[in-house]
This record gives sequence, structure tokens and C-alpha cells, in this order.
Amino acid sequence: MGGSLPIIDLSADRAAVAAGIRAACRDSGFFYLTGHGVPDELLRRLDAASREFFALPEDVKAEIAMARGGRAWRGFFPVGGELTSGRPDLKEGLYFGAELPAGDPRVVAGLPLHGSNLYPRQVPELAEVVPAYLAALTAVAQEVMRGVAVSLDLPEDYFASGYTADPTVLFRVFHYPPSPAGDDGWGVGEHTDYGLLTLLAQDGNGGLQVRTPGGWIDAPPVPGTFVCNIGDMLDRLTGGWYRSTPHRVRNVSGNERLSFPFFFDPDFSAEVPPLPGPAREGADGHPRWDGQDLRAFTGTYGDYLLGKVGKVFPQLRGEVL
Ligand SMILES: O=C(O)CCC(=O)C(=O)O
Ligand SMILES: [Fe+2]
Repeated sequence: MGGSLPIIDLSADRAAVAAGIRAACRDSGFFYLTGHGVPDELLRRLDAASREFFALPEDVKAEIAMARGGRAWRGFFPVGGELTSGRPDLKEGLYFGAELPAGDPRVVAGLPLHGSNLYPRQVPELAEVVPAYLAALTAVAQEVMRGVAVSLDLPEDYFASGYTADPTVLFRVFHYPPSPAGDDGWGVGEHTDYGLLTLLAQDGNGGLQVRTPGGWIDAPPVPGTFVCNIGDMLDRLTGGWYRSTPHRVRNVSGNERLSFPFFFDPDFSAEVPPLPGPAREGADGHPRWDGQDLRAFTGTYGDYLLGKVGKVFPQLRGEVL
């Protein structure tokens, strides 16, 4: 496995950022992001608090089990509790999202994935650091989307005014236990992400792999950067000119691994028809990795997302969908 992914400096001028994004998205759909301004200290606190949580006994972690989060789909899931492509992943995790008060009309209406977060009382630091992290990463993602807009010859606030005025923000903390000797290290099976952008922080162990046109390559941790990749909605919006790229996790480090994927997605109620403009004319229309034809999808981003998460958590499906 070889190859390497480009590094884009978000603090460079917009035209340079856009050119970097265009090249990366036309190539593998993955890049490293530097110059993002998120303090190391915030990540360090998030990492430490997360490790503290996962080291707790199972029954204590289960006090905030996802089933207790109801329709908001927040909280803890145990090892084997999440499937990719029908196979249980060797990971446990915490799910967070935008914090909505009980009186929010969407919560009152029982809209799935909307509500409040579940935090462990044993690690109060998480309730401090997660909201700060969500706010910081939302700002970074909006900035990356300005670069994406310019890369597609659109006005820089094209997405902010239409698609991400009230973005769907999902944040997960994953803990991958060491895989048994001789095992293939299956952490997360091959998949694409659902929304617009993913910003991933990972610890020093590596394990993320990306399926590029030339084959699988590693996306090892690069200190001070996030791994950024585009999701199905940018693929859909650009008619496949930008492709959401399959990736997976193989934790063969022999260590426990922590990762922090932050998903920045369109407004739940936004429709995502193909974009105007010249960008789409170069779309080659070659089939997607899983045979799904995103161009055939109609509906809101919420419809798309709920269809996906119901497959990942079959045991919760009946409860929230
Ligand atoms: O844990 C990782 O490094 C990546 C996880 C991932 O691809 C995902 O959650 O969509
Ligand atoms: Fe992913």
C-alpha cells in the first residue's frame, strides 16, 4: 500500500484553498486539513476524557446507552453494536449531535436524530469539551464549504445560505479495542460517509484506509491536521464530479485506538438537487462502488440519513424510525 494524500492549508487565500480542494476531490476525495485554528488543547482534553469514559465498567457505560437516548439517537453503544455492510464492527462509541432543548418544535414533533446529548456523570469533562469541540468544528466545516463552493465556481456562501444554514451535525467518538492476533483488524467496514464533509481526528495508531483509483492507501495520522473527506451529498450535488470515496478502518496496531469523526451535513429538511454550473459537465457517471445511483435519489437529506442509519443500527430501527 502506498500513495499519500494532499495537505490543504485552510488559512491560505480562498483561491488557493479552492484549487487544492478541487484537485483533491477530483482525485481521491480525501485530504489533510491544516491551518484550521482548532487548539491542540481542545483535542487533548477530548482525547483524555474519552479514554477515561471507555475505561469505565460496561454497566456504568450502559447508563447512557443509546436506547435511553430514544429518538435523538445519542449515547453509548457497545462493541459489536454497530454494523457496516451487515458485519459487526470491532468498536464501541459515543454519539453526539446538536443540542436541542425539549421545547424545540422538532423534538416535540419526535423527529428522529433531534434532541439532547447524553453525558456520563462519571466523566463531567465530556459535557464541557464536546460542545466546545462541536462549535469549533462547525466553524471549520463552514469554512471548508466556502472553499468547496468556490472550487465549483459558485459564490462562496452558496452552501451556507441554502444547505447548511442549520446543518445536521453528528459527532462520534470511537474506541477500537486491540484486535486479536491473526485477526484482520476489522474496525469499520468499507463505506462512504453520508453528508457533505467529514473531519476526522485520530490518535497515533493509524488504521484508516482509503480506496483510491489506484488501490487502497493508508491515511496515517499527521499531527495537527484533520483528515477531511467528502460524503454522498457532495457526490449527489455534483452529479458525481466529486466522488464520495470508500474507506475503512483496520486496527492492526495491536493497541486500542481512538478516533473522532465529525460529520457536517446539509440541513435535515434540505433537498439536495444537482447544483447549477459548469462543474457537473465533467462528471463521468461511472458507477459508484456499491452500485447505488445517487442521481436517482429524491427527498430531503433527513430521508437519506434515516435510511442509512437504520441499516447501521438494526436493533434501534424499530424504536426510532
Ligand atoms: O475511525 C475512523 O478513523 C473512521 C471512521 C469512519 O470512517 C466513520 O465513522 O465514518
Ligand atoms: Fe467514514
